[in-house]
Amino acid sequence: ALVFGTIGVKKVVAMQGRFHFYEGYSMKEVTFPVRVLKYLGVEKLIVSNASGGVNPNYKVGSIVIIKDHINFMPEHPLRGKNDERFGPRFVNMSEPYSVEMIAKAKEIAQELNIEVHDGVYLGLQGPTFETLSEYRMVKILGADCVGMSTVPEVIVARHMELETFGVSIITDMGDEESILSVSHKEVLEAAKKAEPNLRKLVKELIVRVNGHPLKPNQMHCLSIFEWHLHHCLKWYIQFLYLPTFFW
Ligand SMILES: O=P(O)(O)O[C@H]1O[C@H](CO)[C@@H](O)[C@H]1O
Ligand code: HPA
Repeated sequence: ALVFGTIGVKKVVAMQGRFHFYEGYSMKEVTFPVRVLKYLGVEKLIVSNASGGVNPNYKVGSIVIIKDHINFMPEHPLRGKNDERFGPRFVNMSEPYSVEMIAKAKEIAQELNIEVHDGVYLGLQGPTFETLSEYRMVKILGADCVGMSTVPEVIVARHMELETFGVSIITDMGDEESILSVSHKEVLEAAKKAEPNLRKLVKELIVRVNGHPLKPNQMHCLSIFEWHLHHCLKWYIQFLYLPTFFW
């Protein structure tokens, strides 16, 4: 489901969940929503995920701003005939995550006194969590955290020239003491704990990031919407810590 709304004077659409390759979807299906968002007029994409940390400076609950990624997924989302209407055959990946948005997010985190790290995310197929040796491999390869999503969506976002910001919550550490206890339940619990800070950060980022504000005639609708938002806040907020896409 796509949830439409506004934050400040920015129009926002949030995806209520995402598709994963490990669920059996093709890469085209996994990344299809990004194409749809682009065609809806989305200019900026914010993507969030849960991941396992291999950087010893992280701990469970750390918020990591993704500065780069390593694609270790088994299939490339742009494999096959290129549709030039979407983007070029050979995509420049020198700045997959917007340097400008990263700087803004760090500035906001400092102001709000939210501890953030930055790091490289490595995408694997899953659905198994990594073995100790695989976590070690992830570290040797130069990544700071590992997960089973995000990379395909970001590649397709870059294909379509969507400016992207990515953030990861460290839900478990791939070290010898904690690895035995990794479970999806723990991932969800750890993500939930980090959610209030992530919500504040993302909300403020949306407010401050450059983009098209609402037009004056849209402001009236906004005031009605804000009343609604206020009264449905609890319900609405829940969407913010799910993998989300905004414009
Ligand atoms: O990347 P997201 O979907 O946030 O979630 C991460 O957490 C799930 C495993 O617990 C996997 O889906 C993994 O990729
Ligand atoms: O340790 C992990 N590995 C892969 N995916 C994950 N998602 C949350 N934690 C992990």
